[in-house]
Amino acid sequence: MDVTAAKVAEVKDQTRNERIGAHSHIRGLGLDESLDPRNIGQGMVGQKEARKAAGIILNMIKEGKIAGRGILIAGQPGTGKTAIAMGMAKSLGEDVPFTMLAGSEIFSLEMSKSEALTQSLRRSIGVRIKEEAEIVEGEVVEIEIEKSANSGAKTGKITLKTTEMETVYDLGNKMIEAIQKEKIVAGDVITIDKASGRISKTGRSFARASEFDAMGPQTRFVQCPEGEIEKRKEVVHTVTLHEIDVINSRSQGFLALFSGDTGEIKQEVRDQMDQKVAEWREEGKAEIVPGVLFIDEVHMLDMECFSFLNRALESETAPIIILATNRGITNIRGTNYKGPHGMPLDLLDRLLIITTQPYTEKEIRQIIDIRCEEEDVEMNDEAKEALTTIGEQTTLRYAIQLITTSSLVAAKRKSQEVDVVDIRKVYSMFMDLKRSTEYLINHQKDYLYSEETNVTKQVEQMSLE
Ligand SMILES: Nc1ncnc2c1ncn2[C@@H]1O[C@H](COP(=O)(O)OP(=O)(O)OP(=O)(O)O)[C@@H](O)[C@H]1O
Repeated sequence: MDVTAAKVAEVKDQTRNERIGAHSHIRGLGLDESLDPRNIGQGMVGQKEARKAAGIILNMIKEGKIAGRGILIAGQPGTGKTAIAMGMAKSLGEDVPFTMLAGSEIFSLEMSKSEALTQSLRRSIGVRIKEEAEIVEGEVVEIEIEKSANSGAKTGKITLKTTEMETVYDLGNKMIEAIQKEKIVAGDVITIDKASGRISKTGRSFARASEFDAMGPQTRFVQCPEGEIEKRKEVVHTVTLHEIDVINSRSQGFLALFSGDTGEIKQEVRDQMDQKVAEWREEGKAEIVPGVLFIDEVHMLDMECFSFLNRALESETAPIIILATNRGITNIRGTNYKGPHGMPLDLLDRLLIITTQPYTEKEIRQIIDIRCEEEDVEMNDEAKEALTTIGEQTTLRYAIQLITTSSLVAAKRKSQEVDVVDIRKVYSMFMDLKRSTEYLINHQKDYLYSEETNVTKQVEQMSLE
């Protein structure tokens, strides 16, 4: 995700952006140390078996024990599949890449399906790069700068000290400019990166705290450094393989990472980068951090994509691939074959399958409580009970959608608190899936191209969750 290594680390993956979205209340999987799910924890309610299973997988990921494993979260719509994946993402360390993608996105990108999948896979593998930087660190004792009368060129010397030693360094033109630009004077504690010549001011030495000459209100006081003036310091950056590919691909360049328009990347660039990373690993300069690629609505992928994923799972540097679907036995996209979850059997056989179950009345109520808090909506108990019943009879998503809408209706009648009258109003104002379908069936003749199908049965099934 981030150039050469240092600069790239600052480019945040888009998937980590936080908004008050459908899953903003999920802060983790809500497990205790022994991986047992709390009844309610980190915004997660119920679905204990699935959360526990996700926790075990999470542990394996954290320990770096598994690469190239595939997991399928299967369950009816609105049973928290995406919520569990989000919980996993939140529980992973900051430098473990997590890429989220909907199956349909593969087809809308301006690149081939296999290129889009390859990029997503490489976005999900981190490379932790360790670098030893040579630095000079000390308190400035004296700076002497002289200007040549003939050429105007400046020469100078800087004396630095630590608690143990003192050294004089010659200054070139560039260093003199940098010192003047940073307004460095005697008494400042500074660091110079030897490779780049970059100077940074750490603060002002405590020993000079009684002098008020060069101090502004924000002056930071620091101790005079100890030990050697010249030292080696270790810096660690984590970048993804995809970022390394983009930066090193001549036709793309670093800026492509910001615009998001990375186009197709040549296989030879990837091969070269894999070789480079392998060398770094051998030299102990880098380690691989396998991350997670989450593909929601996986039934939207077609046979080519499935076979590509099948092969990708075999690669040594593959990330953990988590797939989610709400489909039963249905056509595999682009073929006349049917498969469980709309997926081919050989891929399914490689996956660990986690199933999610429909929620109980109590769990729906708890999720509604959490969402009210998240959306900053005051709602009385009677209204929450009504919303819970609606959630049971229609869908959890529909009930959640009525929270903010009902608070707007309450605000209109100048009430701070949502009451059951507001719930009743929004319930009649906005149709749920079942009522909307019933209406369509009753008014079929009035619509264009209408055909009766088995849609009523499907809607019935969804509302039963
Ligand atoms: N166990 C849970 N605890 C807290 N919130 C939940 C839980 N399960 C679901 N939710 C919330 O309910 C809503 C619907 O859940 P989610 O989108 O995860 O379902 P899904 O199984 O991915 O559905 P679909 O198959 O339609 O994609 C989301 O706002 C989600 O955050």
